[in-house]
Amino acid sequence: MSDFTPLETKDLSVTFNPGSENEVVAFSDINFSLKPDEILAIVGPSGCGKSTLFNVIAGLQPATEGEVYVDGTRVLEARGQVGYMLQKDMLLPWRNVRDNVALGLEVKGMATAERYEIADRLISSYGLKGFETSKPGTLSGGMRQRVAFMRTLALDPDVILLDEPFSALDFQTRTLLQSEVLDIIAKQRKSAILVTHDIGEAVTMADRVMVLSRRPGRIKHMIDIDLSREERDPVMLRSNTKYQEYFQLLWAELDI
Ligand SMILES: Nc1ncnc2c1ncn2[C@@H]1O[C@H](COP(=O)(O)OP(=O)(O)OP(=O)(O)O)[C@@H](O)[C@H]1O
Repeated sequence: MSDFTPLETKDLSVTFNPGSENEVVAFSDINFSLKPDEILAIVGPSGCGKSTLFNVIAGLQPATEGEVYVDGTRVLEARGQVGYMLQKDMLLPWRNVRDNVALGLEVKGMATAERYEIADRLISSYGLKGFETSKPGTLSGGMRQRVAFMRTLALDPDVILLDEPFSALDFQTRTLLQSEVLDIIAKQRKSAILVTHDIGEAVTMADRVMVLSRRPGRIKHMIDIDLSREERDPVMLRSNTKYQEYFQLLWAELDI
């Protein structure tokens, strides 16, 4: 058993406008460890601090208290080990698919030939061969999210953070991409954290679901999702009684 902990939080809290009359405690006392190869979903009622927690875990915003560690290093010093993808794909419209996928590698200073080789390998492995020189504006929403995911993968992070990555997509595209992303994360042996409003998505994708309480968000429950990859088949899953039981359990826990 490896003692590698891809990501860990210690007593994490965020308070906006502390000490003022507008003080808002977004969440407090968040402690958890992500296991190697694990997908952890975070769900909770609206306003419980999910997006803020995501930003802190991604190192985009400091915590008021506590720390996030990526393989034992504080996240703010662990550049490149955490990759993230947001609901909005944030592709640069003037860059083609290849140059969008290779963006992070370019920022890191990698030579053109090398970064194009990595980008083209991802593009052809994950279903966009032939679109290397297309501009994002000519692609469907699902294709754009796939490009955004490849851009995240190109940097080969240990941990991938996903914030509502599929919520703007239609049902079919969302289902397909959930399944693809599950396969890619498993194949590349990454760990991932998925923040979502959609408890069906949490059950479909995650090995474990963290349920946050109403604001200030605290960990109310951690639920292991005991479904095999085969059982997570998007067509079969919804009629699986285990899926339905987890869905109902999470719905009750959310206390909406
Ligand atoms: N920059 C900020 N300044 C002050 N308060 C903020 C700020 N950002 C968020 N908040 C407050 O912190 C709380 C948590 O917000 P956050 O967006 O993290 O919740 P959420 O769970 O992601 O919400 P939703 O599910 O509705 O997207 C909310 O009450 C929000 O109004």
